[in-house]
Amino acid sequence: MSQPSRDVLFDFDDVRVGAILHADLAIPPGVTVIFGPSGAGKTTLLRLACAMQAPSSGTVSFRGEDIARVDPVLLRRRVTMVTQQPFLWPGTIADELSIACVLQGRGAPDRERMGEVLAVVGLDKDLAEDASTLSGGERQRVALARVLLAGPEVYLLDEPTAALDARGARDLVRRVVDWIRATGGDVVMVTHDEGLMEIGDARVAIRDHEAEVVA
Ligand SMILES: Nc1ncnc2c1ncn2[C@@H]1O[C@H](COP(=O)(O)OP(=O)(O)OP(=O)(O)O)[C@@H](O)[C@H]1O
Repeated sequence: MSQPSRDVLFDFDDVRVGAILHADLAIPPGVTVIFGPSGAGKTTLLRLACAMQAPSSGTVSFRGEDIARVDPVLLRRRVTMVTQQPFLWPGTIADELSIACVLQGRGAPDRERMGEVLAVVGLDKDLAEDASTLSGGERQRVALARVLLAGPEVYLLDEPTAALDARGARDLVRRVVDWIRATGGDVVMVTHDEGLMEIGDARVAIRDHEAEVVA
């Protein structure tokens, strides 16, 4: 195997998922945006990157290490995916924000820090409010706030704004990505929104079952 490169975050080495996806590419550190038509395999690419799905063939490496050899629990503390329909535990918004930090092996965040991330995701709600009564868009904002507090090395964001209206969504994604950049994290984000392409340092297109880095 070649030496790990500091310029590569994820290396997809001749990775195939059945006949639906072929990826032979390197994702650099920073912010990468993945786009392509519905059903192209964008979510699958994210799932491969955090070992939620194994490829049919080929190797996925994270910072030079074959992820099939890494303990999946430890990997997902470092590389965390926010899905389109995030799971929230029963409890208040404060509970929701605390639990991810506790699972990450940290203490619960203080209320000031919770308030800060709620402002980043634009959720104007009381921390004592029951999270189970929130709308789809509000749940997505809580899930984003939760991962910002947990602070993994890499954030895999799958259509983070699927449940939000387009205009507010772009501002939200920009604020979230700015926060992650400022804290030294990397992002790989799937989006349908062409208006968000420019926030990426790199772009990956999936066309005809082939994923490739594009200008
Ligand atoms: N191992 C596999 N074998 C065969 N088909 C698979 C496998 N894994 C995923 N698929 C299929 O590949 C397709 C791509 O799914 P995926 O969710 O990655 O697409 P997407 O680009 O994220 O779509 P959308 O934009 O609609 O969310 C789906 O039809 C999925 O069921």
